[in-house]
Amino acid sequence: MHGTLGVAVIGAGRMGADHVRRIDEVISGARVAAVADVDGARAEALADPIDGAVACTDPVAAMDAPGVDSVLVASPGAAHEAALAAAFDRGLPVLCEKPLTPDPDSALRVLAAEQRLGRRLVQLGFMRRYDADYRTLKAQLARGAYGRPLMLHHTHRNVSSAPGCTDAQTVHNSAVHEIDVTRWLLDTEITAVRVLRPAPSGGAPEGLHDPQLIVFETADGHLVDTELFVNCGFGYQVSCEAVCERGTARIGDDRGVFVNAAGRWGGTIPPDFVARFAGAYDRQVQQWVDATRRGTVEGPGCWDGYAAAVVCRAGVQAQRTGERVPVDLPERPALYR
Ligand SMILES: NC(=O)c1ccc[n+]([C@@H]2O[C@H](COP(=O)([O-])OP(=O)(O)OC[C@H]3O[C@@H](n4cnc5c(N)ncnc54)[C@H](O)[C@@H]3O)[C@@H](O)[C@H]2O)c1
Ligand SMILES: O[C@H]1[C@H](O)[C@@H](O)[C@H](O)[C@@H](O)[C@H]1O
Repeated sequence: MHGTLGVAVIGAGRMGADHVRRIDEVISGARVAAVADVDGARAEALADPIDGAVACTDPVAAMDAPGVDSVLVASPGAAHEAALAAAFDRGLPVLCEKPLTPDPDSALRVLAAEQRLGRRLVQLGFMRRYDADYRTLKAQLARGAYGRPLMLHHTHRNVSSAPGCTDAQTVHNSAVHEIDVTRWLLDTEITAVRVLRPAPSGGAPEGLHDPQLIVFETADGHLVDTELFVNCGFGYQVSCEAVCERGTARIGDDRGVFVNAAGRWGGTIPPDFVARFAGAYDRQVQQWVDATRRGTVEGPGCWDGYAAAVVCRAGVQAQRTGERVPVDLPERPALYR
């Protein structure tokens, strides 16, 4: 297509609102044509200020609204399968926030449905793949700048977890990013998961094992550890160090403006993912819009969402049992090679 891409945004919560603002103010070649949320007031609050955008409570009505030729799914994970099915029925390209769906069985159904279409329609919102630092690291590893990668050390810290957060949700919502970025950086699959846990932090809600040390093995013999600490209390920090045969490379230590004052020196830590990954979200959405207007689908997709869901399931089992849990992934279908 050559005109401006009309986007139906499904889900008007934190991410949906940020994406509506982004499409409206930052992205070129696209406009918000419809916003849907089961909470109609939220949809209206986002759609009303935008010329030509309609508000709906039904995601399907938003996809059928005038001028819609693509969909951005930002509803909770449990609602993704239905939204994707409706988009597939209409042949609409989709940018779907992670997770693809919350479990491997439903992810497999989405994967099968896309294969029946015979072409990719989904770009999945694993936004770290669009972060400038991660991209530089990926390029360096790919050209063997420091020799063969042997290990990755990830750190993933949030100020606090959402109310009611469970151990399983820490894997599905947070560690899922390390799962994806590990597969992407090392260009391999994760084959086993272990989870080790110290005595919980006093800052963790009752019943939540926080922090955790999650260890992945890969098909190519890498070991990958993640310190996941979702109630660290002091800021949002995501870092990754690759240990290779002849050197190491580390990203994620940007400290913002460096200040000397009042007898101390230091920088700042971002408060949350919206601030830390602002550039990555912008690049992700712009590249989706550009690819969609060219008639192509690029970036992470349904296979990556399915693979992540399978590793998440193993991770939750590893949390429960304390055992090493092998990951059983079928062969990658031809559409995703
Ligand atoms: N990439 C990232 O860094 C990142 C960060 C946060 C959240 N997410 C993902 O984005 C999605 C949304 O997360 P959020 O933090 O914005 O959640 P949120 O709870 O702030 O917003 C979700 C919105 O969806 C609405 N909703 C619920 N069911 C719906 C349905 N069936 N159809 C339409 N709308 C529905 C809710 O009323 C709510 O307004 C989730 O998939 C989440 O995992 C991604
Ligand atoms: O849902 C959010 C989001 O996916 C962030 O990117 C991640 O860092 C957080 O840990 C998670 O809670």
